[in-house]
Amino acid sequence: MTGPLLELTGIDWSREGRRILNRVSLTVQRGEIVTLIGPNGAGKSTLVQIAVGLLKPDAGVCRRQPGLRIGYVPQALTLDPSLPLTVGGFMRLQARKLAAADVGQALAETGVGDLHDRSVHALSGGEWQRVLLARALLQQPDLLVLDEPMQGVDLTGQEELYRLLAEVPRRYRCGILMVSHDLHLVMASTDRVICLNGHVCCEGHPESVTSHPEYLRLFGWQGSQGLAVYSHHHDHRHDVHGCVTPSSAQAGS
Ligand SMILES: Nc1ncnc2c1ncn2[C@@H]1O[C@H](COP(=O)(O)OP(=O)(O)OP(=O)(O)O)[C@@H](O)[C@H]1O
Repeated sequence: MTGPLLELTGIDWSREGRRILNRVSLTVQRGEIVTLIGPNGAGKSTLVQIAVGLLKPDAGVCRRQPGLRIGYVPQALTLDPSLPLTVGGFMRLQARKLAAADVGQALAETGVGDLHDRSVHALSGGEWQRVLLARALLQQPDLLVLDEPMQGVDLTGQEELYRLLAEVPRRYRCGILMVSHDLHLVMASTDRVICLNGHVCCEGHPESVTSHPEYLRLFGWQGSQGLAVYSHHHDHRHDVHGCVTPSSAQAGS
């Protein structure tokens, strides 16, 4: 089927009198990786929850291709600690008839093939993220939606996982919408970057965006290799409703 897998147009979302998302639009095509970056509280998780259908926008349109299969890894997923469950059992919760080989392969692909019989409650944060990614891949998704998939993953592991993710759209013939704070690694493995801060501040191909004067003004790079902690410098601020105001007018970006 042609056309984007996902198309969000003019999405607004407010809570408690505060505009969290302001006319946000984006598309994800099959075969591409789109990454959302932005400061804490920018609305990234809210937007992906709208994208997967967990939240309804106040205004705007969210179009998903008919029959779209979504593999979603939320920012946080906690299980009842009293529930005895192995990793293999957790992988099969969504479909009990999964072949053992497929479960094993998905776990191996994300680097945790040896954890099949381990209790899910005994996993480290990074191991848990890898299991969640394996579980999402097992669904053979058309669209993989990942909300900060590298939480708790060590630096070498992050590079490995980004390398894996870069291959996923071709291998699974899917698209990826991802939230990330790891700017350097994101830039190396994504097709399109969208900088969100309530509204879309800027977007584009990493190569064109990173050499763009506007982008360089928005982001301060710290360090030239490996992971960067990025700082977000805005040329504007937001009022309590999320509307853009000139930077000298009001605090509260
Ligand atoms: N149900 C809600 N009621 C009120 N405010 C909410 C609700 N959900 C989210 N928010 C607010 O919306 C803003 C955006 O939250 P969101 O989790 O989408 O940000 P984010 O960009 O993913 O942040 P982070 O990088 O810290 O994960 C935050 O200020 C949050 O407090």
